[in-house]
Amino acid sequence: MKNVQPQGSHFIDGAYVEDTAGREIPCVYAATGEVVATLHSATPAVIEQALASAKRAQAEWAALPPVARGRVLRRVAEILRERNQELSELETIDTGKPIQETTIADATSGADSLEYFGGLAATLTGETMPLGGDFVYTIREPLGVCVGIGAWNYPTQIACWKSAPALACGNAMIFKPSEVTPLCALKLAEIYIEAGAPAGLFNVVNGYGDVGAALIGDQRVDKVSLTGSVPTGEKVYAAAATGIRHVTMELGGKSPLIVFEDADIENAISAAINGNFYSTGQICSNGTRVFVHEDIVDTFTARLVERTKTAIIGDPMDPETQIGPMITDTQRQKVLNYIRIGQQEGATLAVGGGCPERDGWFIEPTVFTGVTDDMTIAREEIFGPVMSVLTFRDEDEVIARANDTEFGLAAGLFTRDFARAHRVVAQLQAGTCWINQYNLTPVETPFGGVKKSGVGRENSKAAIEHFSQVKSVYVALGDVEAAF
Ligand SMILES: NC(=O)c1ccc[n+]([C@@H]2O[C@H](COP(=O)([O-])OP(=O)(O)OC[C@H]3O[C@@H](n4cnc5c(N)ncnc54)[C@H](O)[C@@H]3O)[C@@H](O)[C@H]2O)c1
Repeated sequence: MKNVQPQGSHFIDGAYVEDTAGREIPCVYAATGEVVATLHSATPAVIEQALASAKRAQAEWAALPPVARGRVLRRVAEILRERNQELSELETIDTGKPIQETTIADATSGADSLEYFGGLAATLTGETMPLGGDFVYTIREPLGVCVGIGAWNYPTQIACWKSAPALACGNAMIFKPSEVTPLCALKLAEIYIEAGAPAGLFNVVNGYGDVGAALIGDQRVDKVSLTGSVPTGEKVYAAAATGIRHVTMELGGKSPLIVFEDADIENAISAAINGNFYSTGQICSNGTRVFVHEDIVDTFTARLVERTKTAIIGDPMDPETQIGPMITDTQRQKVLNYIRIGQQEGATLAVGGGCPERDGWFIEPTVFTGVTDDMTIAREEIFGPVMSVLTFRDEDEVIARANDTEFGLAAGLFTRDFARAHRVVAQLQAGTCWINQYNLTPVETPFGGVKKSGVGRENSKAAIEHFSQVKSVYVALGDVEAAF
């Protein structure tokens, strides 16, 4: 294993910072259980340094012409692409995800975001409202210092998806990665400096949940954007409310994937595989409740099981590997417990369910059939490679059942009947819907949830609304009338 120990646990004001007084953060390679680096959770002194430098850098950055800000972001995108192989290897070490995934979905997705928002930076203008003499113009202004808090499944992508729109709007960002994947965002911070961003504009502060809470609680912070679970979202939202801070919440899901009787079955199976087993099932928008029309469920299940058995599980650094380990042993135990509950509650284990005999936190891709709506595995977010196949008879019934959840992140459907596709999509309670596809989230598209899956949107022009605010300026050309 190559040396991935960073020069310091945090990256603040353009340089690595260390304070060994903070609680240790062991960085474990999930494929072997080996500790590959040891970092330290931020102390109050480190947090103070990050906040002070971000505040300073934000003023400097916001004063630049927008086109100059955009140029820096686009340079970051270029560097991310030039170093994709190296960054992908680090992402694989940080998360355990197979290298065949990280080379196409992490630094490259981050680069798309920086390229997109770098291009948009100079287009963020206000409006003029003529009032028949007087007029109003608006100015789109940055919020100030934004805090980004990340989950562990996409450490590079999440840091880019949050920082690119934030910085394009003229904000600074302090990013706190998940404590189980602390490495990748530090590299991004290095790259921002190399691309010409002012020191302090993008700081990375590593630490546990208490570090995130300390950041949000500071009065210099104007916005928090969290990617994490619903329980954490509730805490972070409440903390942000204390200071009336802006929030974006990208939270969990239990999304439906509906396969109608006229669907292209092989494509629908491909989507179910991508939407349940990519990143070993550790994706928020996964379509974990697969509703299959009862006329085709036997054909669908037989092929699904056949194809799932061919999945290559193994060393994530091997380009042939398709399924890597879970992020931690704790997460693996949580998923295995759900598999046990699924069996106890009467679902049929069609394939998988076990752990391959090797080091690391591996679990086989698992499919349950005969799942009913009330079963725990159909209601709770598992965040692992466990698919539930449910059956349905008619359209209204499946829409009602698909919506019968507290979550609303995403939904997908497969049908050749486009009238039906649009009719059903219009009724699904989800932030993103796919017709004859699943889990593609290009930067041009808004991404986010409804119901408990979140508030706000990432990516696309919609993200600008969540990282900027509008000032209205009323301009009077005549006299001022008053009653007396
Ligand atoms: N909607 C999305 O875009 C999206 C994307 C990826 C993951 N997720 C969700 O993330 C979850 C898995 O990730 P996780 O286990 O890392 O989530 P988590 O909620 O346990 O942690 C997320 C982050 O919040 C921090 N945190 C914890 N308590 C905090 C507090 N009180 N104040 C401030 N920060 C705090 C953690 O340290 C971590 O950095 C799943 O629910 C998944 O669906 C959502």
